[in-house]
Amino acid sequence: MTALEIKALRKAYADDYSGEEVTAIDEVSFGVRKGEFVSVLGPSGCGKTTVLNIVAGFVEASGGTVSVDGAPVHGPGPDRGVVFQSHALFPWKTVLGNVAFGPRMRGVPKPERAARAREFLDLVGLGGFEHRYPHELSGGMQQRLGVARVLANEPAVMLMDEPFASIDAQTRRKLQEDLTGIFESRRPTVFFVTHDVDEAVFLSDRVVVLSRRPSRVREIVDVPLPRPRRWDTAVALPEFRATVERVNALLAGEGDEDGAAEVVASS
Ligand SMILES: Nc1ncnc2c1ncn2[C@@H]1O[C@H](COP(=O)(O)OP(=O)(O)OP(=O)(O)O)[C@@H](O)[C@H]1O
Repeated sequence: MTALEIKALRKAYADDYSGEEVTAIDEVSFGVRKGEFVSVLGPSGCGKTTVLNIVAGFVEASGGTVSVDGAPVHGPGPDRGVVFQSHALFPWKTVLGNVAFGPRMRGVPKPERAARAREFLDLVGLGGFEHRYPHELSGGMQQRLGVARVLANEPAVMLMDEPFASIDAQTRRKLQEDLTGIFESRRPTVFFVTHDVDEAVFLSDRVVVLSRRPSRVREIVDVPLPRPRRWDTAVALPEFRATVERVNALLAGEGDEDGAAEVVASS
């Protein structure tokens, strides 16, 4: 069953300097099935975040449609939960309060929402930190809290915009592995934007490769890696290398310096 359907999506912005219309994305179409992890990759500035922001309902499309569980999207809604690159947390609320906020807004009774918040905090490895405040957590822990907060709302689609981009490389590997574990146990539907080819392949069931602006879907690459996944075993699989090479080839095929060169090269 398709959870998220993007059809012929188009977005044109007015250029800040010239005022001329610039087409960022043009006729982008793809779907994400229920319980599937799909990443979107493309040259820098091709419109990945624009697609995510339209799906989130933060930005209005110039054309095309987005629907979640068959219902058209016309603005933000609780059916879509967003994990941002910077931690959009409530600094005045405790860790528990941050996670319980969504269920509270949806009218979940207090004992139940505290239990649910604890369940998701345990899931992301923040059990025992319930009464801390966001500023008392490391960047990686804040990002885990962002994930727990979205998961506790049980959205139809979880949207993640480069959530690990500002985290150091070693912590990032651990967070990616933990996110995979969470995905494998809870099977949320995930739409993930990244610059990192290895990250996209490691996490995803499919990778949508966008072309340079005005971007279109260049190819949707299946990731034939078994689950559960761990970094040490995944990177040793020929399928991992082959998929990374395929995605890199698609990106390199763009043939322009300010495009493919900005994508994180795989080792
Ligand atoms: N609010 C805006 N007004 C004008 N132009 C915009 C706006 N937002 C995005 N753009 C332009 O649309 C294009 C796509 O931007 P977007 O941020 O979606 O790309 P991206 O692929 O996510 O970029 P990056 O790889 O740098 O994260 C860029 O050329 C950008 O300058």
